[in-house]
Amino acid sequence: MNTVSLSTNTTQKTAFSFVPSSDDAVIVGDRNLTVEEVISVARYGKQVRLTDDPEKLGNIQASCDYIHNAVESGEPIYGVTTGFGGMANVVISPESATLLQNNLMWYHKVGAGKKIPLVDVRAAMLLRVNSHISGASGIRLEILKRMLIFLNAGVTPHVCEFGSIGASGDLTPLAYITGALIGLNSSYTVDFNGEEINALTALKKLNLEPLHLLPKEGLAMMNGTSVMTGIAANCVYDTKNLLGLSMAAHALAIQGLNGTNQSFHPFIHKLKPHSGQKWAADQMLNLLEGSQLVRDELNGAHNYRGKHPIQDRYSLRCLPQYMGPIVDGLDQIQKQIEVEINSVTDNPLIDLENQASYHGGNFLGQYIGVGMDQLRYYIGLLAKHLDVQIAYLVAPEFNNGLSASLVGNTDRVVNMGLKGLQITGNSIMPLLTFYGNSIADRFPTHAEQYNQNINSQGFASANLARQSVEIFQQYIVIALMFGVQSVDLRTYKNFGHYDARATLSPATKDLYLAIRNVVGQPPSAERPYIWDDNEQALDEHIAKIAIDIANGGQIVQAINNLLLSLDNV
Ligand SMILES: N[C@@H](Cc1ccc([N+](=O)[O-])cc1)C(=O)O
Repeated sequence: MNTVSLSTNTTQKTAFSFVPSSDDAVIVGDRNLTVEEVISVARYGKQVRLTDDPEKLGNIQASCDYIHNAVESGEPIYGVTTGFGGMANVVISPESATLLQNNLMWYHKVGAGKKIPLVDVRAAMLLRVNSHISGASGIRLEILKRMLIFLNAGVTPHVCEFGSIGASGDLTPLAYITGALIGLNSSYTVDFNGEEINALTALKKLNLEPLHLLPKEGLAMMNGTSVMTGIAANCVYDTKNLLGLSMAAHALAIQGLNGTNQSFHPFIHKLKPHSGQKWAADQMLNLLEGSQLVRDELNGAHNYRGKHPIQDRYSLRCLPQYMGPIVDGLDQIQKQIEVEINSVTDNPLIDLENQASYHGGNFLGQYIGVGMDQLRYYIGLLAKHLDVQIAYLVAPEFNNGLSASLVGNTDRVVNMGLKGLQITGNSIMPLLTFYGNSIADRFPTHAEQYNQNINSQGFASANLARQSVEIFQQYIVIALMFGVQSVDLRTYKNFGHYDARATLSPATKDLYLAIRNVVGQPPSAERPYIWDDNEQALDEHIAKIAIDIANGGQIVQAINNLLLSLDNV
C-alpha cells in the first residue's frame, strides 16, 4: 500500500499520501455509497465522478431555481431570506441574500486546535457531494464538481478539531471546506498533494476562479453531518480491522495456552444463536483448524489435565459470548453510518415535486454521536479482553507450563521476558476503557441563543473515536507480540523446537509470519521470537507493527478472509 505518514506538528496523525488510483471511479448519484467506497476514495485515491443521469442533474439546477424565485418574491425561507439560528427572526432582503451566505463563512472561521487528518476531510467532501446530489439543497452543480476536482487532484482543505457541537451538523468544519473551495480568502489553506498552500494559490493551480456563493449555498454546504460521518466511516473501517486482529491475537493466545477448541463447537452456539456470537465461534474454529497446539476436543472428549481445570477459563471458553455483542454492535453502527452517508443532511430541504421547502433538522448528528460513543465503548471491551489474555499468558500459575512473563532463555537469570511489554499494555488498556465513556449525553445546555439546545456532540464523539482507534492500534500490537512469543514457547514445550510455522493452524500461520517479517526476525527452530532481553529493542518492534497495521499492510492482509467474513455476520 502506497501510504506514508504526512503528519506535521499541527496535523493529527493518520497515514495518508495521495496517490490517484487507476481503478474504476466511484460514481456519486447512481446508488448508495458504502463505507468501503468512502475509504477507497478517502485513503486510496480512487477517483470520483458524478452520475450522468439527466434527471438527477436537472433536479440540482431546479432546486437552485426554486431558491432564486423564492428570493425574488421575498418568500420567507430560513437562512435564505432570514438570519441564522437564534437570529432567524431577522428579515434578509433580496439585495442582501448573497452577502448573507458569504458572511456565514466569515463568522464561522472560528476553528481551534489541531488540523484533523486529511483522510477525514476527503471522506467529508465525498459525503457532502453525495448529500447534495439528491437535488433538495439548492446548490449549484458547479460547486459539487469543484469538490470532485479537489478530491481527484488530492487537494484537501484544512479543518480544525474543535468548532462543531454536531447540532447544526458541522457548521465550522464545513465552513473551512467551503471557504477553501470557493477561495473566499487567502487565509484558508489546503494540503496540495503534500504541500501546504493557501486556497487562492490552490485554485490558480487547478485553473479555477474564486466563486461567490449564491443564496442558500453557504447554508447548504455547512448545514450537515458530513465531517463527523466521514470520520466515523474511517473509524468503523479501522475498528473492524482491529476486531479481526483481536480475534487473531486470541487465536494465537489460545494456541499458546494449549486451549481447547471445544468451546467453539457449533452445537453450543446453535443453542444461543446471536449472530455475532455465532460468527465469533465459527471464525475461532476456522482460526484454530489444523493447529497442533490446541486440545482438539470437538468430538466431546474431556481429558483430565492434572492440576489444570478440565475446562478453560472464561477468557477462552466464553470468547464467542463476550465478542458477540461487540460484533453485532459494530455491524449496527456501520449500517447507521451508511444510512447517514446516503442522507440529505441540510435544512431547509426543497421538495421539487410540490414546489415547497420544509424546515427540519436532518443536520443533527445524533446517530454519529451515539454510534461513535458505542464504538469507543466496544474498543474498550476488546482491549479489556486482550489484557486478560496477556495476564493469563504471563502467569505460570495459569499458563499451562509456559515460563513466567514468557521469558525465552530461562537459563539467563536476569531475563524478565515480556514483563515491561505487559506493563506498557497495562498503561494503555485503562485509557481505552476510559475513552469508552459517552459524550453524546454531555452537551452544553445553552448553545447558540438556546436555538441549538439539543446537540449531538457527534463531531467530538467521532474525534474521540479516532483517538481511541489510534491508541488501540498500539495496544493490539502488544497483544500480537505476546501471541507470537507464546506460540513459539508452546511449540518448544510440546515439540522440542521453536518454529511455530510447523505447529500453528494455517489461518494463523500467515499472521505469525507477517509479524515476524515486519519486525525483521524470521522464525527459527533454534530460538523463539524473544530469547535474551538485550537482543532487541521492543519499542522498535511496537512501532514497526503499529505502522503496518495503520496502513492496512501485510499484517492486516494476513487476516483478509476473517475480515471479509465480517460482511456476512
Ligand atoms: N442548522 C441550522 C443552521 C444554522 C444554525 C445556526 C447558525 N449559526 O450561525 O448560529 C448557522 C446555521 C438550521 O438549519 O436551523
